[in-house]
This record gives sequence, C-alpha cells and structure tokens, in this order.
Amino acid sequence: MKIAVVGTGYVGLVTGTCFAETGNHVTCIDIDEKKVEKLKNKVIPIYEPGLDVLFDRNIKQGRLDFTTNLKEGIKGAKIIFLALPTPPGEDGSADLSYILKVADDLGPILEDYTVIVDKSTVPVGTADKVTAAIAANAKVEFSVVSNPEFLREGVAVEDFMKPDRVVIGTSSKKAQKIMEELYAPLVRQGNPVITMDEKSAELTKYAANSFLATKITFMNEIANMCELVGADVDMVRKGVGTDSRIGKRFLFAGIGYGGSCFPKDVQALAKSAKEVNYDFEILNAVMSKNETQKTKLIDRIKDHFGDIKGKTFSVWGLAFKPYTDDIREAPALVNIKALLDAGAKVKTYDPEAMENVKGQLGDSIEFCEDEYAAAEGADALLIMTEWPVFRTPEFDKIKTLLKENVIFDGRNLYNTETMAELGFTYYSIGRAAVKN
Ligand SMILES: NC(=O)C1=CN([C@@H]2O[C@H](COP(=O)(O)OP(=O)(O)OC[C@H]3O[C@@H](n4cnc5c(N)ncnc54)[C@H](O)[C@@H]3O)[C@@H](O)[C@H]2O)C=CC1
Ligand SMILES: O=C(O)[C@H]1O[C@H](OP(=O)(O)OP(=O)(O)OC[C@H]2O[C@@H](n3ccc(=O)[nH]c3=O)[C@H](O)[C@@H]2O)[C@H](O)[C@@H](O)[C@@H]1O
Repeated sequence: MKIAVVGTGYVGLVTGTCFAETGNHVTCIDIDEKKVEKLKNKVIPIYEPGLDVLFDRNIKQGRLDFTTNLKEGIKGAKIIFLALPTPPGEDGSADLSYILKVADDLGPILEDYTVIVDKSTVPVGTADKVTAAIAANAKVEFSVVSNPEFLREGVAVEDFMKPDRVVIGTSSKKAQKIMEELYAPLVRQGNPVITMDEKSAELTKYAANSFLATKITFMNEIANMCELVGADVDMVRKGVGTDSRIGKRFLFAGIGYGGSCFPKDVQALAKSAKEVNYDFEILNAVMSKNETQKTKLIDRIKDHFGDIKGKTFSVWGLAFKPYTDDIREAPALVNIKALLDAGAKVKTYDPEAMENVKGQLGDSIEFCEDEYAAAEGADALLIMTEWPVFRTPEFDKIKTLLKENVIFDGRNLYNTETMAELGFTYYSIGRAAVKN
C-alpha cells in the first residue's frame, strides 16, 4: 500500500519506518528542509535504539523516501498520517494549528478516495474539525480516522511493531477495512485492534497518558508518606504491584514525570474538561504535585549543606528518561536551574542528551566526557536519569573524586544497605536517608 506521513518528528519517523518495514511504500513529508535533507542523507535526527536498522534497510529497498513537497508526497497514497505537533497553547489546551493547516492544504490536492489519519494526540472533536477543513476544498471522497499512538520514546520501535492494542476511531466501514489491513502484520500476536467512534478514540489517548501520570504521581505521594513514617517505597511498590489489578509497571517513585507528552496531555485533558464545565480535580492535583516532586532533592540538598552558594554539584543524567536524548520537561533541567539560581555550580554527564542541553544552557554548566569526570571535585552527586551506566559505578573511585561522600538519588538506583556499608551519605526517594 502507498502511505504518506506528514511530520517527521518522533512519531512520524517511527510510523513511517515501521510501516515501510511491513512492506508498504512510505513517503515522509516535513516542512523542515534541513531535517528532510538529513533524512535523505540517511541521518536520523533522533536517538531511538533499533530505528537505524529498519530505516537503512527500507531506504535501501526503495520503500521509504522523504520530501518537503506535500502534493508530491501524497500522490497515490491510500492513507495519509498526520503526525504533527500539538503543543500546549497559551491556555494549556492543545494547539491544533499545525493539524488544521495541513488539513486546509490537503483538501484541494486529494486526487482519489483517501483515509486521513490523526496520529497526533488531539482533543475530542478534532476529527470533526479536520473533516470540515478538508471538506471545504475537497473534490473527492475521504474519511478522517483517529488512530492515537501509544509508543514510548526509547522503546518506540518495539512498542510500534508489537503494540498492546491498536485503537481505530472511525464511523466509516471503508476506512476501517483499510486501517485493519494496514495493521494486520502488527497485531498477529493476538493483541487487539479496537475499533470505536472518533471521539472515544481521541479521549482514549488522553485517558491513557493521564492515568499513567496519575499512577506515577500516586506512588510519589506514597514515597513522601514513606519518608514521614519510616517505610520503604520500593517494598510498598512490590507489595502493591503484584496485585494484578494494579500491575507492576509505572509504579516507580522518583523526581516526577517529564517528557514531551505526559505534562502537556494532562494539562490538555484538564483544559478540555473545563471547556465542558467539568472540574477534573484529580488532574489538577497531579499537575501541582508533579511540579513540587521535581525539586524534592533540592530541599534535601539545602537541608544537608545549608547555603549551597559556591558549591559544585555533579549531575548524572539530563534526558527525561533513559534511552533518549529528549530533554523536553526533563526534571534534571529544573534541578539544574534551581542549583544555578542558588549560586551553585554544575558539572554533568549524560550519554545522549548533552548536545541538546548545550543548546539551551550553553556554558553555564560544565559538560564532561563521562560520569567520573563529572564527579571530580564536586561536593555531591545527584542522579537524575536512570541510565544503565549509572547503576553499577565504581563506588571506590567515586569516593576519591567527590569532596564529600554524598549522593542524592532521584531514581533509587542503589541499595540503601550497600550505600551504608560503602560509607556514603545517601538520600533517595521514599526511603530512609543513610547518614555516614
Ligand atoms: N513523542 C512521542 O513519544 C509521542 C508523541 N505523540 C504525539 O504525536 C504528535 C507528534 O509528536 P512528535 O513526533 O513528538 O512531534 P515533533 O514535534 O517531534 O515533530 C513534528 C514534526 O512535524 C513537522 N511539521 C510541522 N508543521 C508541518 C507541516 N505543515 N507539514 C509537514 N511537517 C510539519 C515538524 O517540522 C516536525 O518535524 C504529538 O501530538 C504528540 O503528542 C504520541 C505518542 C508518542
Ligand atoms: O504520548 C506519548 O508521547 C507517550 O507518553 C509516554 O511515553 P514517554 O513520554 O516516551 O515516556 P514514559 O516511559 O511514559 O515516561 C514518562 C515519564 O514518566 C517517568 N516515570 C515513568 C514510569 C515510572 O514508573 N515512574 C516515572 O517517574 C519517566 O521517568 C518519564 O519522565 C507513554 O508511556 C506512551 O504510551 C505515550 O505514547
């Protein structure tokens, strides 16, 4: 099948590459000329493990190509995916201008019946708006389908190729059949394709992200309780996670959720609720609690050191989570800003995200070649992202590098007893502090 994907960000690139891998011919379209030039030269602009192999293979086999020209790119396409940004507008609601602009542009250039798919995360009612925008100028029949994407950055290829479920929101039988044909190779393992109306599909995406953000925030609240009553959040996590009704995943307490989606999607759902005069109170609590959780360790640092002006902190990890170079809404950046505002200095190392942070923070912090160089001469170590390389470091070496043996761990990477034996003062989340 010939497919077009408009927008070659994270979602567009993974969608395009994976559908080429299942035998379709895919043209990816983006207005960013530099990005398209890079893609044509086989340079992937994001760090996503495993994507490169599929990307190279499908370009070589002639199934994947790139253009900046919408009309050229959609020629002959049976399905057009819209994988465009939906950033928060000034009032917190999703900004649909990117989607509606492309919908406007598509109307006059569609040549035959086409399925237009909202792959972006969009509020309820967007399929209707996209339909109206295309219909204003279309000369041919078309259907608009809501097909939200549930992939996670860092494991995007795996999530896309083996989805837990595929949600297809459409009231058109013709479009449903085409979409089911497209997804057939990805749901062979028996995971369902769930077909529903457009509005339910649109809300499903926000419900999923907001529920997961709430789950994490709930565990962060339990962690805060643990600290006050002397319990251990990791034990509580195991205790509750083994209940299959609760589930083991997304129960890890830490320094708050970040990334390009949870923060904006929780906010957008709260705003959508407000628009229909519904006060979705839980979401308001999730958002405000997540903000305070992000700087939890700063309070600990100030309790430990008192005035931190002139002190140097080593920050391990910048990305909002491991296996990505994405720093959007990363808790690490909020912490770094708080340290700098208090007059402290920062040395840092992240396996993938340093270039992106350099773009934002320039030389206000020191970027180091590895985790040990970042620790050298620092007053304390802060762990912000759970990259595997930080899990089993040479603690004896760290002791020789730090001025004081203090670690503030926002991701609970180490066993508290081991840290006590090693002679560290060790603060983590939802567990008793180890004082040495
Ligand atoms: N990043 C993620 O992990 C996930 C994102 N989503 C949703 O998918 C959507 C896209 O997200 P990302 O891929 O992260 O966005 P992104 O911001 O990384 O990429 C969007 C791309 O669209 C391009 N673009 C903008 N206007 C255009 C136009 N008129 N024509 C062609 N291209 C245009 C931009 O140049 C950019 O390359 C958002 O709604 C997001 O919420 C959903 C699931 C996962
Ligand atoms: O809509 C989206 O863009 C995507 O948003 C999330 O994916 P992603 O943002 O890539 O990352 P997650 O793995 O969900 O992590 C999000 C944040 O939650 C934090 N987190 C996650 C899990 C956990 O137990 N504890 C926790 O603090 C992570 O550190 C990270 O900051 C969802 O997991 C995807 O299903 C969804 O498609």
